[in-house]
Formats: sequence, structure tokens, C-alpha cells
Amino acid sequence: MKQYFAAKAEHPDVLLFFRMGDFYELFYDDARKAAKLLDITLTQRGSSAGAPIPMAGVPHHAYEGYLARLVALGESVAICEQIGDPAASKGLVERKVVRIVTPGTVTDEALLQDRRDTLLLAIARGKSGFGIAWADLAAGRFLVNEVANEDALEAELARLQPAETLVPDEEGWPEFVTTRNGMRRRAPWLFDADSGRRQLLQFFGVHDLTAFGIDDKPLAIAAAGALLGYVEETQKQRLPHLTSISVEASDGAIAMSAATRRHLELDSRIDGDANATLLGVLDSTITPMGGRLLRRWLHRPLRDRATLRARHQAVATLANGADSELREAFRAFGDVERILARIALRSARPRDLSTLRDALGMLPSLREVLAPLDSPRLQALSSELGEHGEHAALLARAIVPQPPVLARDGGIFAEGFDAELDELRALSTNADQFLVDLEAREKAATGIPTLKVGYNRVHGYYIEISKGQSDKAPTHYARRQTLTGAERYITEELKQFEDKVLSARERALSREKLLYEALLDDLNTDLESLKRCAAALSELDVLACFAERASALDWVQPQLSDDPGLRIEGGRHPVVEALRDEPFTPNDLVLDEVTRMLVITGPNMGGKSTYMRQNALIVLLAHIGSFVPATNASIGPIDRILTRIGAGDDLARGQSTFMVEMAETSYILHHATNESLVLMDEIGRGTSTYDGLALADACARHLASANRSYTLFATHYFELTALAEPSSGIANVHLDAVEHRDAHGHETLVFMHSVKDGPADRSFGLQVAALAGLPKTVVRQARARLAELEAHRDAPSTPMTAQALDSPQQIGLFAPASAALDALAAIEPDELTPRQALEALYRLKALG
Ligand SMILES: Nc1ncnc2c1ncn2[C@@H]1O[C@H](COP(=O)(O)OP(=O)(O)OP(=O)(O)O)[C@@H](O)[C@H]1O
Repeated sequence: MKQYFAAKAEHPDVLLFFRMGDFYELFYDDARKAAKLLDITLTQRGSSAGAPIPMAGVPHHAYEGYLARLVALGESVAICEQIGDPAASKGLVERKVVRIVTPGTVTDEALLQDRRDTLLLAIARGKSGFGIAWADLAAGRFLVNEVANEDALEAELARLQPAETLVPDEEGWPEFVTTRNGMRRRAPWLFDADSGRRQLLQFFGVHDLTAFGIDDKPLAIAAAGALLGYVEETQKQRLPHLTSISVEASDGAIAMSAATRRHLELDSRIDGDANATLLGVLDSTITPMGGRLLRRWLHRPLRDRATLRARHQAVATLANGADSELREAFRAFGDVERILARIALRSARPRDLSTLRDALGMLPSLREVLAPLDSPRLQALSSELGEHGEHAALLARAIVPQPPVLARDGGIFAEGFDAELDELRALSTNADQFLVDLEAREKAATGIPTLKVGYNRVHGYYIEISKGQSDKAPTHYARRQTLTGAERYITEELKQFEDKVLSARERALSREKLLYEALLDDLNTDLESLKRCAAALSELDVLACFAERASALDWVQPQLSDDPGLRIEGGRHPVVEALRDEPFTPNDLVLDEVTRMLVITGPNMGGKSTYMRQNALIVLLAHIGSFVPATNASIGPIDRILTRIGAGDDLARGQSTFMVEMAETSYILHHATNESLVLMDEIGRGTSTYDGLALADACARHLASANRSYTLFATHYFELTALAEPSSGIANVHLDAVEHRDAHGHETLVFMHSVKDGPADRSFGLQVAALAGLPKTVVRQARARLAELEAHRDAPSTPMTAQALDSPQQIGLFAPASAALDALAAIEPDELTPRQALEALYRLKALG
């Protein structure tokens, strides 16, 4: 226990796996926590200071699975091994923490998810905002960015989804940081820009950071320094694969808030059904590294139109048939990106090297497929692939076709690769023949026909003679072992042979180890260009995936126009269309300088949300380089996609629905520009009718006149349809349903799902409620009440006009007062500027 306490004292805040024989044991609080998280038994062992010691353990041969689960839950684990040989050491065997496995730094294949990056991220805070640094140790990427405020920080965290986040241990971190899985507080002085700079200079062995483009970003440097410090502390080894650091600036991408990523269900959904997400429908990449790149692209749509056009053109070229040939070739590639990282970290296994061999061997034929294709991007990628002929040849000569799983067992290198290894191996192989010969010779010499030569792991080689014949054993036979029915002997000749063979085996093994290290050294000299090759392969995989999807799902190449506006013909929702059996009704969209906002009305279940989201997804797909689900799409410059869509997760996040709705709306009103695409779904529904209506109206006006964004505004407030006026930039569209009496005489609704000009004339709310199975009496009562309300609304009082809503006062639901009087009562003359007073007067006049 003393030894345990010493190790634990060095690693107080991670779980300590303490190796004891065939188990890793955990004690005290670690044991309680692990027992709960892993569902393993909590037991007790001995006692310390009179109290039993809680203990839980996992078998060492199966520990990786447990480790993977803990890491996925955001836990870190220090592995404390037995260092000395238990058989040889007297007393207590020595133990030492050999590595610390943390959620953001894992590189073992077994602990990583194939198609998701595993990122370690650090955040530094300063007056001008936040510096963020993140690294993917399993792939060898190291990036930074600086953002101005908490909103942007939240958006970046939602985009990157780090497995582990390091922050200075200070007060005042927002909840979206403190509640993250894998959040780790570190001493604030570790996030210092000056020491960060020194660390980076030393790590990269350079004199200044200008070449990396981060010189003028002290917060990013501070975060990067903190990250490097943590990695060095936990990994206890060099990281030669982090060859550079670069800036991934926010302004290069279409901005999407954390809420937008959730609402659009890019790669996850509240119900956990990943297939029913955009990524689920889009991802037909073959290699895991292609899958990871696609996910990164999806979360970071680009604004650089030249890059996007080049991708679109590449996809169009591939879609002519070359994609399937390429995709077939990709099957041989495996996860070259992560294999290279393991080669750099020297943890690559023999199978990694054989996969790399097969991949490099395929490069010439891949380049042949690409050669005739008329696309600058594809040609650039083809040359990025490189030749790598020397390494391909080296690996082909070196490694046996099917190498073993573990390097320690030997048997990795092919015959003919190394003369010394061949010779050592020959010694042990020829041994078999020697033993056969020896047995025949000894049989003849002793006249004992049942004499046998054999081998056993404990006693080595022996000559065995049955008990009955053992008196015939010659005198130069020395007794080695006595069994019930037989005696075993050794001779001088056999002993010499044994020494030679055993040492040959050992020498062969250590020769293989040496060769393995040399091979890794050799591959490491070319790491940079191999990494570029892996990056090119990943991109080709994604582009071929886009081409395959475009053909399979009948998507078209979008035109990225320099003129402002969005013109989509025959647009479809990629996920709804893919997952539903019924045919999908395509819909158009036109937003331009003249019409910047569509107010969308129509019945519940009519397809309003679907229409809004499909347009956002089409815009997003176009900006990652993909084709889009439409018959024609022309898309002008877009800087942000902002959405306010009621989502089921609001409650789960512990805030009132209305509060979340308003916070998200406020974010949109503050950030949307005239190049932003904004989706507003049923804003205002979280509060009382008139408050909601007033808010929805004011937001719509603000978006149309101040933000001037491209806005899709779905609402059940018919009053908002009055906003559409020729000069307002606002137009009405609606979705429709028709009532229909079925064969049994039951009334039912048929949703048309097609978007038409003009406002809807009714909402069918009660019919939808009836369809949903609301008790008939309730529906009947609601109908009667509705008639009553409508009678009031149609009374000769002033209708609910848009202008009336400028009054901040609540209007009684059942008392249609004169709007002019109400507006008058709300005016505070002392608080008005002369200009506002004049405007108020005009308003009152209009109401009169
Ligand atoms: N264009 C379409 N073609 C075929 N089916 C569609 C189409 N649009 C929507 N649907 C189907 O109708 C269902 C309801 O659509 P959606 O949720 O968009 O309606 P909504 O008008 O937003 O309803 P609510 O006002 O109740 O939120 C969808 O789940 C989808 O299955």
C-alpha cells in the first residue's frame, strides 16, 4: 500500500490502474468510481488504519476495453506497471507509472473511434477574447484560432467537439465550458503567452513563429503552450508527427452557432439516430480518414469560392464514372493517416506496416485512374499523393504477407530481407532435421527402439527412454527428469545443440526488433510527404463520395454566383427524402435583393420546418463542395447560417423554453448580416399570444430592415402575413392541406407539401389535433370556442394590424380595444425626441 500511495500521490486526479499480477487494481475512491462507471464488482482487501480497503480490478489481458469505456466517459487513467521481473526480484517488485491515458491524447487504435477525430483542446482567456489550440495526436494535426467572445467560443467547441478540454483554473467560465465531458482545470500560469511562445519555439526548433502565421496571436500561443505542456506531461515521449502549427481562422468559414449545428442535425440528433442526420445520408466514404475529413468539412463550410468551385468541378468529373474505380481502390488503403501517427510515435504494429505497404503499392494504379481526368483539383491531389516507390519497395521486401499482430512475437520480416536474420532462423529450422537424425542414431547405438527425442519448455531438450528400458541407458546419458513411466536424459551433444538453437531464437528475435526500429526510422525520414499523401487520399475519398452520392441520389452541381441571393429550383430535404418511403415534393426558393424574407404560413405538419431546413442544408452542402438535392441551385455569397428552431433539447439543457428561444433570437439579431441565411421557426410561441405575436413581428421587421438577411420565417401568427408589402422586401408563401372525406366517411387531411405564393388561409390546427387522436369531445369543444373567438376577431373593431403592434402594451385577448387609443395611452411624451413624437403622430393618424 505504501507503494500504491506513493504512485497515487503523483497522480491524484486521475484513476490509477495499479498492476498486481494478472490484474490492474483500483483502490479507495478510484475503486468506487470505476466500479460505478464500469459496472464491476467493488470488493475489499486487507485493511489500512483499521478500515478495510475498497478495491476493484480489471484483468490485464482485457483491460483495453475498460480503458476505452473510461476514456469515452471523459476519465483519465494512469497505468502503473510492475517494472522488475517478479520471478527474479526479492521482496516487493518495483512499480512505476508508465503512461497516462487521457481522453484527448489517446492514440491506440483500440481506444479511438474510427470515423471521429479525437481532439485535445486548450483555451486561454484574455481581454480581447479567447485563444483556442487543439491537437489530434492520432493524426498529427495542431491548430489554433482566436475568437472575440463567448458565443464564438461556444460555436468553436460545438464544431470541434473535443474529447478533452484544458482551461486555466479560474472563476467565471461559462456553463458550456464547465459542464463539458473531459474538462480539466490547470494552473493558470501554464496559460502564459510568453512561456507558450518559448515552448513552441523549442518544440518546433525554430527562431520565430512568423512562418506559422501565429506570431501576432498571443492568446492562441498561450493556449498552444498550455496544450504542449500537458501533452509532454502525460505522454512522456517525443511527438515528431506534430510537424507544424497553423491558424484555422473563423472568417474563412461560414459561421454557424452551436444552436444551428444542433438544429440542422448535421451529425447528431437528440434521439441518437446518427443515420437520420445529414452526415448519415452523405457519408459513403470508404476509408476512416475520409470519413473524418468529411465530418470536419461538414462542420466548417468554406467561404472561399475558388476552392469550392474546384471541388464541384472535381466531383462533376468523377461522377462520370471514375468514382467507382477510385472507390474500389480505396478499399486497400485503411487508415494511413493514423498509421503514420503511430509510426511517428513508434507504437505502430506489424499489421500497420503491411497496410501501409499495400496502400503505397496501390498508388501507381490510383494515379493511373486519375491521370486522364480533366480537373485541376484532382491533378493537384494526384501529385500530392507522391511516388513513394522506395518505401513501397522497402516494405514489400521487408514484411511477410500476413505479419503477426504483435511485434514482440517476431516473424515480421520476410526471408531474403536480412542475411543475418535468415541465418539465425535457419539454425532453428534446421534443428528439426538434426533431432530426427539424432533420434535415429541413438536408437541404433542403444538398441532401444522406443527411444524418443523431445522438447519441453521447462526442461529443454531430452532423450526419453521408458522405465522398462532405462537400465540400457549408456553412461554418458545424464538424467534430467523422472516421470512415472519414463526417464529423460540429456547428453553433451544435445546440450550444445540446445544452447545454439535457443540462443539463435533469441538472437533472431532481437535482430527483428532492431530491424523493426530501423524500418520505423526509415519511414520517419519521409513522414511529411507521407502525411501529405494521406491527406490527398482522404480528400479523394470525400470527393469520390460526393460523386457517388450525387449519382445515387440525383443531386446537381450548384452554381456559386457572385450576385447576391439564393435561387433554388426543385429543392429537397436530403434526410427526409432518403428516409421516407413516400415521394418527396420538391420546392423552389428565391431570395434576392427584392425579396429578402419569406413569411411561411400553413398547417401544422404542412412541411414548413422541412422547407426551411432543406434550404439551409442545400446552402451548406454547396459550401463544402458537394452537389445538392435540387434540379438547379444558384447561390450568392453567404457568411453565416443562423437558425432559431424549437428543439426538444431545450428542457434537457435546464433553461426555460422561452428563455432559450429569446437567447437564440437575440444572438441572431446581433450577428446576422445582409449575407446571412436566417431560419426562424415559430418565434414567440413560447409565451402568451400577444407577447409572442408582438415579439415575432418586431423580430421579423428588424431582420428585414436592419439586418437585411435572407430570412425564412415560419409562423402560425397569420397577422404577420400583413408584413408583406411591395417595398418591405417581405413576401408570403404558404403550404397547404386539403380536407378529404375517406371511404368510411371520416374526415381526414391531405398535406400537399408544396410551397405556394401568398399567405395560408387557415391553419387546420384542430384537424391535425383530431388526427393526432385528441378525444372527440375535446375537439368539439375547441371548435365551439374557436367559433366564438373568431366572431370576436371579426367584430368591426380595428383588425390586428402590424402598426398596432408597435405599441408596447399588452392587448387583452378578448377585448378588442381601439388600437389607436391603446397606442396613445402607451406614449410617454416626456421620453420622446421631437422626431419620435412626429413619427408617433403619423402612426396614430394611420390607426385612426
Ligand atoms: N416536401 C415534402 N414532401 C414530402 N413530405 C414532406 C415534405 N415536407 C414535409 N414532409 C413531411 O411532413 C412532415 C411534417 O413536416 P414539418 O415538420 O416540416 O411540418 P411543419 O409545417 O413544420 O409542422 P409544425 O407547424 O407542426 O411544426 C415531415 O415529417 C415530412 O415527413
